[in-house]
Amino acid sequence: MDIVKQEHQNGESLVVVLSAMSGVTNLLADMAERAATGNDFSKHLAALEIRHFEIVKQLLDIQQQNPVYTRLKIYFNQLEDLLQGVFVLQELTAKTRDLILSYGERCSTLLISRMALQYFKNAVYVDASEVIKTDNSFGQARVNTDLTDLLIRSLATENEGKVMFVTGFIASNETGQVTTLGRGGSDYTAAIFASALNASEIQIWTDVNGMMTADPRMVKKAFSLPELTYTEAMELSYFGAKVIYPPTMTPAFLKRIPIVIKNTFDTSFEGTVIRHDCRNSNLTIKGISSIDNISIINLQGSGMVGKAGFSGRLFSLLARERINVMLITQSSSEHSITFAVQPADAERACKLMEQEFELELGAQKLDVPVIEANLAVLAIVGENMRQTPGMSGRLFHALGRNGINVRAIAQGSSEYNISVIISAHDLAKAVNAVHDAFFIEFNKTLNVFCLGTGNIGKTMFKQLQQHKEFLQEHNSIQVRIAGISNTRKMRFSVDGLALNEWEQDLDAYGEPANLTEFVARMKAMNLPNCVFVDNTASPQPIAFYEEIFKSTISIVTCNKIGNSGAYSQYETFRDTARKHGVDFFYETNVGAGLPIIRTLKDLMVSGDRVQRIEAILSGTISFIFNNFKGDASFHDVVKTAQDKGYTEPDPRDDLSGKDFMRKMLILARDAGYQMEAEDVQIESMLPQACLDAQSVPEFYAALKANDAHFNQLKQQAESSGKVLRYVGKLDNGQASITLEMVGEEHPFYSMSGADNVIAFTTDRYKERPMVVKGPGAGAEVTAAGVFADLINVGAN
Ligand SMILES: NC(=O)c1ccc[n+]([C@@H]2O[C@H](COP(=O)([O-])OP(=O)(O)OC[C@H]3O[C@@H](n4cnc5c(N)ncnc54)[C@H](O)[C@@H]3O)[C@@H](O)[C@H]2O)c1
Ligand SMILES: N[C@@H](CCO)C(=O)O
Ligand code: NA
Repeated sequence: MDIVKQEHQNGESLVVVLSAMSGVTNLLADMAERAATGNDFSKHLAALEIRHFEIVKQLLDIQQQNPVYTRLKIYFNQLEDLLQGVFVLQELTAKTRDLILSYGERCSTLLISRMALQYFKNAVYVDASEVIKTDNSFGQARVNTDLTDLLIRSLATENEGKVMFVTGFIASNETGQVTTLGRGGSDYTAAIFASALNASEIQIWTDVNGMMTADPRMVKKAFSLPELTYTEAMELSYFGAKVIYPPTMTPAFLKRIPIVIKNTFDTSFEGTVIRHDCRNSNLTIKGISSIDNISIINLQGSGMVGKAGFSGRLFSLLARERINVMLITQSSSEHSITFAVQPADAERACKLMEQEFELELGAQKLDVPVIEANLAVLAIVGENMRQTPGMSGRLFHALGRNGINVRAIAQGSSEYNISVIISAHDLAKAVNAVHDAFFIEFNKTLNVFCLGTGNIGKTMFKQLQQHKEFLQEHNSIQVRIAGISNTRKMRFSVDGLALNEWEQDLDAYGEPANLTEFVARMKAMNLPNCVFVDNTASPQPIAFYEEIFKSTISIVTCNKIGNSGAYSQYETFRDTARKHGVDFFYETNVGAGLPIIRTLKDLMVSGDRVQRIEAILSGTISFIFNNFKGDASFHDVVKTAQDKGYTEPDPRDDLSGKDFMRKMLILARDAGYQMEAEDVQIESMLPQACLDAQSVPEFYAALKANDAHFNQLKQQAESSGKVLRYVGKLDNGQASITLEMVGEEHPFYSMSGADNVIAFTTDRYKERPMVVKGPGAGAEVTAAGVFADLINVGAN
């Protein structure tokens, strides 16, 4: 009543159209059905009567109640007589059914109009069957517009300035028998009144926040649209969004009366306005609608090429047999026609086609029609798409990046709807991916599965947590951790694991870790914009990379083992990722967060050729040589490097040169050389005893025992004014790592901390090399590099 009061403030005439009380129409239909099949309906009827009487008691002042009771009693007696008649005859005609259903609206409207009298003296009850005139199509009657308009106008003149409470859904035929208006009935009544009276606006009060960009049950980020055009509303609600039933709004569309959809339960919601023109809207598409279960039928053969009237024959046949065709596509070669139908109609449609085209099939000018089931339609809708290039590109990119195969496509030349047919299994993923692609201001969600929660993994989670807001604001990217695993436990969440509590969460609720299962679950979750992050130092995940790419999931990794395995594997990863349109980013494989891989790629793609690389790429050894001074013991400096997080989980990998070798190999391969690990010459800086150590503690003991060896190296360098450097070189396809002593004049002389340096001499950088230098190990810089790779996946 507050809503009505507010709208009536200015004293203008107001029409309030009401539906039956919640569930009542269904109850009435159910009782009619029971009566017709000889079942008892009286208990249901009595309950319904009590329900209405209770409301009178609650809503009306005592002195107002009696006349309403009397009127309601009359309605219920009539209803009982009707149902009794149906019961006796055991026959329910469409006409009787309409009459029975009409009591729902009559009762509710009577109640509300009487209650309104307590607020406004000028409230009147209107039984719409007195003014809306229809034909005899009971159940879905067609309105006689001219007569209806006249009657409504004269009713309005009689009630100038009043608030008319009108029964929705019901009307009557020429002889005054009650008819109903079918689906969307009360909205239709409102549109009929608005059109007859040239109303300034129609408000439809529902229980949701207007029309949304997508089905909110499927897309969490769906949002309410402030406005859309009539055409867009039609298109969007053709599939999905059942907020209103637009065909019934046609009388309002024709008169260009704006329709505002409001929410009774959230009056602060401003509403979705459906109007003729939304030129100022900055949304290119208004929404994504879908049908989750359809079948397609494909008909092909030479018999249809250039045959005028062939499709006419096909579709008239289907129309005649009342098979609704939801979408049609035909290639310009005219060799095939594909169309979508309800799954229940598919078999019948094929049988009919086989009869109709018996001759063509016999002469093998047509192939037997083929049905494909378990498919879905996804459509993007928006009038702003018209003449805006790139819209279909964006749609197909989003689908392609997510490995969603498009079975058929349809776009009308009016360009406000592009529909695609995809597997029903992929629908939720597709709608989310497409929603992210078009409503970018509302953030693209990356669904990330992370392996490894050690030094780097942990730090990456911390950084993601710290920069969450920044990412959303500046990059429009939301990183959602959909899965985490280490060697002990694993955990998944479609809604994303909390970045600040992942550790406790994994401990408390994690399942026992199993890598095969982890990958299988990641695939089965079938999430859009999916990335697998390998932050381990293990060879195990590598075995899954190819399968992951094939599942259209991008990979970001700091684990060097994959790229430094067999060359054939290196090649397979790239080929598979490319073929499936996903990314493989591994910047941190060389020089941690320093832009080395990226720089090399840029040189290569722009046609440059690497002549020579000289580099220090072991952060650990760099740190050791920068700190192995004075009295410091070699053993202690190595320990410090490990404590600072520069070393590999097993420091023997650094000291033996293996880690450095991997980096040289990856660089050489990225520079275009087909090289294997054995091709990299390594001069070890460790005595044999250290290399032979079987465990990390044994290794440290061996280092201690060989103090003299390291001190001698140091003295040798110091005495000639030089420093020790472990230097990698790639020279015309020859790769080596050697221990050198370099003097002040050498560019690698001055280094500090765990710095890396790399000098690229190329055809273009010939006189002086291009140099990248800076911290090349450590959790922060490495995690930051993984983070940046992840965001780059998000940008594609
Ligand atoms: N430290 C650096 O400066 C640096 C720089 C660049 C690259 N990296 C690379 O980062 C990676 C990680 O290094 P870290 O220091 O964080 O190692 P870490 O030992 O601290 O952590 C490794 C994590 O991986 C998990 N793990 C290992 N095998 C697994 C499996 N099969 N399934 C699931 N989880 C598994 C472990 O449980 C652990 O959580 C290494 O590949 C390393 O080469 C490190
Ligand atoms: N352990 C590696 C980390 C960087 O890849 C290093 O010391 O260089
Ligand atoms: Na790097």
